[in-house]
Amino acid sequence: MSVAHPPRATGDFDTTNSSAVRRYNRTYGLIPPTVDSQEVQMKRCLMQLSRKEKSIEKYLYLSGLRNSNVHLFYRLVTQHVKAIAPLIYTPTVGEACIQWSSNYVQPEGLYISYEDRGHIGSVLHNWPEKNVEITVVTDGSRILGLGDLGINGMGIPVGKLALYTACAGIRPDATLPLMLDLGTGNQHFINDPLYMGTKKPRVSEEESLEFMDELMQALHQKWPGIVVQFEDFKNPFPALEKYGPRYTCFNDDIQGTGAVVLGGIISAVKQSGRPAKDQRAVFLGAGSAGVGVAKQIVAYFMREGLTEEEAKRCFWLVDSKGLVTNDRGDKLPDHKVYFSRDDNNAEQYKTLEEVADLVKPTILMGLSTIGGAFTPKLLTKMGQWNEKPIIFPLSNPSANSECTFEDAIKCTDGRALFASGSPFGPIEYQGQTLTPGQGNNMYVFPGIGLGAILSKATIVTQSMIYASALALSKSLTKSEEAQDWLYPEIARIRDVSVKVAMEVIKAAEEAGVAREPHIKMMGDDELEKWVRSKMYEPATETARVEDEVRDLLMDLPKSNGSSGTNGVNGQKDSHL
Ligand SMILES: NC(=O)c1ccc[n+]([C@@H]2O[C@H](COP(=O)([O-])OP(=O)(O)OC[C@H]3O[C@@H](n4cnc5c(N)ncnc54)[C@H](O)[C@@H]3O)[C@@H](O)[C@H]2O)c1
Ligand SMILES: O=C(O)C[C@H](O)C(=O)O
Ligand SMILES: [Mg+2]
Repeated sequence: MSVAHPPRATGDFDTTNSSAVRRYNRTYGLIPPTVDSQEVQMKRCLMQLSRKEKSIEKYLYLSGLRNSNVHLFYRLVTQHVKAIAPLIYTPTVGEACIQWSSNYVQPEGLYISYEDRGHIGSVLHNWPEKNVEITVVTDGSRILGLGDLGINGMGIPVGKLALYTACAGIRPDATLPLMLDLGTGNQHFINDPLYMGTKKPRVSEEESLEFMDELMQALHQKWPGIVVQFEDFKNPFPALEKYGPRYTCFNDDIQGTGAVVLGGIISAVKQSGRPAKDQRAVFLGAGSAGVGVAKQIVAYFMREGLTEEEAKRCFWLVDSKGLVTNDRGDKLPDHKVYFSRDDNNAEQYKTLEEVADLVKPTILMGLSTIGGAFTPKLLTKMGQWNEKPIIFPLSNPSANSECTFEDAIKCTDGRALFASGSPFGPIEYQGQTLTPGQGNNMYVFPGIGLGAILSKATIVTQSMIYASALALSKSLTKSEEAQDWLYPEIARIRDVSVKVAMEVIKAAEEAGVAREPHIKMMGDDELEKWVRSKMYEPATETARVEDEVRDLLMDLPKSNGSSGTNGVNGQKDSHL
């Protein structure tokens, strides 16, 4: 039997490889003789990581590790997710994106340019993996709160998909980080000789959508049923509206964020002691995330007994021009119209402070990209107006957060129900250690994607997104609830993703969009077992490859008389 491709899944230079695998991969002698366990390897990595001072250095080290030894990387991330997620994802990924072109050393995803239109399918064919199940795609036009970073935004698909693998067990080779190079509005990059994207202004909205049409068709032609996650588009509404009913896709910034914030708000509303009907929410930021979150909470308030109109009236959205009202004088984009107020008596409120003084909100939500916008003065007022003010500064990365955890706690005498988009450390307050929640869509998108893949959903319905939020809100342990946490411990995120995926699968089945027949009759226990059995587990990969090599070696013809040392295609090895 001839073997075309030796298994390389553990990385050719993985020191956990046994002598047999090293011989098979022809790396025998190139790796120091000891066969390490993965535990020893992880210890070495953690030591090397701890020697790096800056987060960006740690990010680059970890990228190198992912490219040289993928299973070790994922075992490390899975076991140390709380410490490592901030290094491979938000907030460090923000800095990594800013420096993407200058730090570039190796391909980590697929780049498709506007110039490639008409041939997108053939660019997809260059992707080396055959069985892609999910892609995260961006055009880099609004990367976190950092603005238009063009192709440097590739760090976002790479980081999100790394979490898909670490937190939801999607096989690394089933993921495709995808960057659409449609020009950039970032003049600094256009002038930078090291910038690796097209140095032209962005194409028009219409041209972009036409390009997306071809992309969506080509993706589904090459990988039918592929799940597409849209990420960090400046104006993501037209694509979601157009492709949402046709393809298995969702927008993480609108829907994933809506779900994750709802998951936390359900607990916060309960803890605040105020029913939904008495909540008043002021949002700073009325973009994709702001409107996505507000709409998701409206759906929840309606389930709590409010009419749609009553629920909608609980929200005051503030953008860069002030309170969003019907008579403000500018033409409101469609997504803002739903929440536009008509009860302002022709008065326009220009600043967040004015709106807050008018409304005396119970909930203050930040999705504005404006770091420090929740001033100590405003936070203090939130503490005066409410026994338990709900304060969610959700903009990323850390410098863009509308306030810090420390400010929120100090200004409200420790009473704030707090969650931020980027992680903050715990603080000591009046002899107590207080731990902040992290309201980041990382709690839901891995489970939404896993659920969509496993159920073979034809589309991602609103009910699947809502189910992810409910699953998240129910995933807190007794001890987490006793400490008034709004989100579960990050270290448990893989278990949380399983719960989210299960509810997404059930919702897909209920909505009639699931094509996977197995899930129909399954009870919860069986479903959980089935979901877990489908998840990639880095700790067992090395053993799997060992077994595979052993089997292949046993199958090889023993024409040369040497036992189990044949090279590829059964050729005789001269020495080993
Ligand atoms: N925590 C999470 O999981 C999560 C998820 C998605 C987005 N975000 C963050 O939310 C932020 C916004 O994302 P988006 O997709 O909604 O962006 P967007 O560009 O669609 O919206 C930004 C909004 O902020 C408003 N704004 C800008 N400057 C302002 C100012 N000075 N005063 C008042 N409003 C101002 C804009 O008018 C717009 O309505 C980003 O920082 C992003 O990182 C966080
Ligand atoms: O990327 C994140 O950390 C969350 C979110 O998708 C964002 O755009 O900020
Ligand atoms: Mg995003």
